[in-house]
Amino acid sequence: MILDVNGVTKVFPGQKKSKTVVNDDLTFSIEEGEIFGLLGHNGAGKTTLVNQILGLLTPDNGEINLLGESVIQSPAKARSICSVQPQSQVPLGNLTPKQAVTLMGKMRAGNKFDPKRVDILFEALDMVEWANTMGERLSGGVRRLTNFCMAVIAPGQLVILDEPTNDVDPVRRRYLWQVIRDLTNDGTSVILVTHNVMEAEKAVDRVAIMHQGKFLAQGTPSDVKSSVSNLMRIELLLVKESVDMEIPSWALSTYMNGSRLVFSINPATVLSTIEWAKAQMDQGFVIDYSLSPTTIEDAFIALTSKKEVV
Ligand SMILES: Nc1ncnc2c1ncn2[C@@H]1O[C@H](COP(=O)(O)OP(=O)(O)OP(=O)(O)O)[C@@H](O)[C@H]1O
Repeated sequence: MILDVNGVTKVFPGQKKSKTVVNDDLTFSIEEGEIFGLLGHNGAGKTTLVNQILGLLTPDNGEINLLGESVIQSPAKARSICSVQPQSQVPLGNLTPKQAVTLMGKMRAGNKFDPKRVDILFEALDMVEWANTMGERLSGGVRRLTNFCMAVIAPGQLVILDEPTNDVDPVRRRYLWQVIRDLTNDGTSVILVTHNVMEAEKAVDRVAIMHQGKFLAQGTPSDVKSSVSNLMRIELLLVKESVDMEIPSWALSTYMNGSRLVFSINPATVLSTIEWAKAQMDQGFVIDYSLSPTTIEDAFIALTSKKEVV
């Protein structure tokens, strides 16, 4: 086991004399080679938890062990075991991506650092064309990729990535996930901190859904989904926001967002639902529709809003 977090609680002073429990009795562990997703809305307490794992903050209660050693007692050791890509962009100034990533590799690996790894990484992420461009001239996405490279060029046993794909285009996102998978195949573990629930579902081995400082669910994405529902969902794109359309009586719960209508159904009613959706298209109410199993986004919304899956 690489990381063991047991009953971690962190309280910050709030307004006047009040206190806010930002992490509330959190317990989880991460094995070698595992990708663990930490999903939560803004302010859920994710960064506070990460800062305690890194030994930058001390828990008010609970224990954190990295490779069997207490982070509270040896915070410096924690920082040598972990590599981090923070959520905010690391300023590159006049450094080029190649210079910044090489510098980080040398700082972490010393004489063992092989500069060829930088070229291999840039090729894997298709960013060779910007390797020698000054930092301040780079786009936000390429800067984010450079920050990612700085975290993984000479990784510790635990790599913590906070929203690594923000601003990155869909093709390079795929390359980035492949680089992460290759890392974990070598035994490195990864914590992925994100709001991007759909993307996380594809990337992680296990996930925890965090809300107001608590874990509401944790397990594999399918464990988390089935803890909420085994239903199917249909999503319809309507011709306009308000359409005078009758929702079928077997729809279990509905959710409207602009011209997107989503409802859940019992898997036994799939055929009737498809017929109903086709009829709505023929009548000109619906542009398109898709059926899918409940997604982790549905589970996330259901758990964090305490509403039924939509
Ligand atoms: N040093 C501090 N003192 C008081 N309150 C704090 C402190 N740091 C964070 N908080 C509060 O703790 C709560 C959790 O913050 P945290 O940054 O851990 O959330 P987060 O899940 O990482 O959010 P985001 O996704 O927006 O980065 C927030 O309400 C924040 O205002």
